[in-house]
Amino acid sequence: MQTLRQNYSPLTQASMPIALYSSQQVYAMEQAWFAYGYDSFALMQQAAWQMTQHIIQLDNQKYHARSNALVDFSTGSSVNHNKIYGHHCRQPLASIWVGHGNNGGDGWLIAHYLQQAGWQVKVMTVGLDIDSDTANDGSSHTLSDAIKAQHLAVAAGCSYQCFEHSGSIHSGQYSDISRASLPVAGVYVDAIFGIGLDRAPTGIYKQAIDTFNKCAKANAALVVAVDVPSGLVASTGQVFDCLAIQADVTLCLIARKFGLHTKDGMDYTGDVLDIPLIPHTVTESAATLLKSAHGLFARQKNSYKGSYGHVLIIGGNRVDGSQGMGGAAILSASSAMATGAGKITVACHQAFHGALLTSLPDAMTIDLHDQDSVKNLIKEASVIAIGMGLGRDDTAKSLFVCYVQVAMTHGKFIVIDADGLYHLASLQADKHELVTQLQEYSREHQVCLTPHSGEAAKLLEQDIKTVESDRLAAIKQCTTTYGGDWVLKGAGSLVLEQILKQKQVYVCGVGNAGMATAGMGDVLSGVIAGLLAQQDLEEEQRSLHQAVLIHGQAGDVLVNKESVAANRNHQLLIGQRGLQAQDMPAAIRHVMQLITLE
Ligand SMILES: NC(=O)C1=CN([C@@H]2O[C@H](COP(=O)(O)OP(=O)(O)OC[C@H]3O[C@@H](n4cnc5c(N)ncnc54)[C@H](O)[C@@H]3O)[C@@H](O)[C@H]2O)[C@@H](O)CC1
Ligand SMILES: Nc1ncnc2c1ncn2[C@@H]1O[C@H](COP(=O)(O)OP(=O)(O)O)[C@@H](O)[C@H]1O
Repeated sequence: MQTLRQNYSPLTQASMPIALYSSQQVYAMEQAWFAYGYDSFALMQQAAWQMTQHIIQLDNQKYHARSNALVDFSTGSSVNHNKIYGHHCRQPLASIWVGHGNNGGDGWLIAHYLQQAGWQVKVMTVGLDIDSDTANDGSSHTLSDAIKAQHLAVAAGCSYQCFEHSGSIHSGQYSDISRASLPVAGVYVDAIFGIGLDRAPTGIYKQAIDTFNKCAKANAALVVAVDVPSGLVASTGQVFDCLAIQADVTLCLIARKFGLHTKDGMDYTGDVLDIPLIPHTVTESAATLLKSAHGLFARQKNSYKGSYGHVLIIGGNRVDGSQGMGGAAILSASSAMATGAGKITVACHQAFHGALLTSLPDAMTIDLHDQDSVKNLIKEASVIAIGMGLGRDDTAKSLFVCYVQVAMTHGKFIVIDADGLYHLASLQADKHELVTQLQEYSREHQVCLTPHSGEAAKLLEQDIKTVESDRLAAIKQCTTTYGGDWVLKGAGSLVLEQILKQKQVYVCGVGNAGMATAGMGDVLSGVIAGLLAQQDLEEEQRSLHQAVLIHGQAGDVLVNKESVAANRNHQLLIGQRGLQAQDMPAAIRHVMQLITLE
């Protein structure tokens, strides 16, 4: 049996795909569970109990990590923590912030259970009229689960204060809070909003989230979010006005939410721990999170360059005497080559041929504007990648239409990026026949389109905000409108491939913010084209999601010290700031080697 290389890094270690769900799907799972006759309050108790165990464990880990970090410099040995604090048995402190929904209910029960476990707990209520709630004596059987939880905690003696009415906390302005009035705690628990958040937190809620973050930071506390960090929309990954709880750990209930892994999500969730609670009754997930690329087979011994395809990169133009965009084509070509494509030709402006051959002597060049020669080459190529630095003027537009049409006539794989997407959007607005032809063509042939949110907005005639507010809906709409296979780029890139007959959206769980630099998209289009060209690979191995994963993993190799140490390849380490697209081909080659099965 084939095994992965010994030095296969944690970065590229095969990890199981994780199904991601929308809030509505999670509510549906809950309802299906209750329909079996299970009790909703019992489920909340079960959730809170399990979260309490995690919190106790996480707090212990943090406490011991801190103790071990305290070293007596005279002896070099670790210091006895109890001596420093002058007590033998520490009493952990928790500040638990609860909202008025069921997420708040979870918070109340966690407070109750932590108190039973000997913790000192203070609950901070947000937007909750506690007096009128507790005035209700609890005899009514119509009490909501959240109120039942609150009654239980209050009856058990959990102390609380209202964020609105709490003296210096009343204003919600951290600057107004004296240090003495800060809730002092080693653990801050966020149970203000869960999956029910459906609009921007304003007023008291906004102030509470802001104050929570500041207080937790001032306490150097461990921040645990219940289900979803408050302020983050679980179904979309959107954070309104850049304000959400900044969690160290998110305890994700029932099923993993889509919004934790795309757009703003990753900036707020910290580590995500699953608490499944009930069986997943919704069979089709909203998306699937992928963190590792498929392993590749070693090449057949008796093969030659023709066995691994010919990529034609069409771009790198110079418009109206400008400095031009030759770099885009060069980056794309060198990335395609780094994936192992057999041959590369670049159709770019003649002004860049010298530069291209200097940086990539392996490539062949042709004049972008020499239409007859380019058309002939398209016939020979296995895949064309068009648009990177192509330019947006009318000449570039007519070249785009001409070359895409020739590629379709000859049944080629097509990758469209950057200015190519700009032209496609404008052709759609003109009701140009190419758009419907391409849609038809993509039913039988692979056509990959790779917009970022700005390009997707243009293609969908929406504003960027609308696309960003629901990226899942945007990629689906791109597919419906244009056909083909799509990547919606950005943090947690989304991939939707029709060619694999799986209407599944994939979320790319690798990559990093160091990749937010010019030219990274050109690199991706090269990786996609390079893999597509290699027909010896199986469909999944040269799929669009595979290309996106290899691209993200290459970015991680360049910044991730741990993985680089594991791979003993320190030369590749750069770090997020200063990472350049031109650093990527070497890292792509490295990832290709790591994922190749022996
Ligand atoms: N019912 C149950 O049995 C269980 C519920 N669970 C918890 O319940 C949570 C979901 O509870 P809910 O559906 O009550 O939702 P939330 O607790 O997230 O709160 C929703 C409430 O907040 C309001 N709201 C939304 N956005 C707002 C904003 N910006 N400003 C002010 N108010 C806003 C909504 O209108 C609604 O009244 C889950 O995230 C999970 O923590 C878990 O305990 C699992 C079991
Ligand atoms: N914060 C980030 N996290 C992960 N990947 C990112 C991040 N920012 C950018 N990327 C990736 O880098 C690439 C940038 O592409 P793009 O915006 O088209 O750049 P350009 O147009 O300059 O070539 C995309 O693949 C995107 O997913």
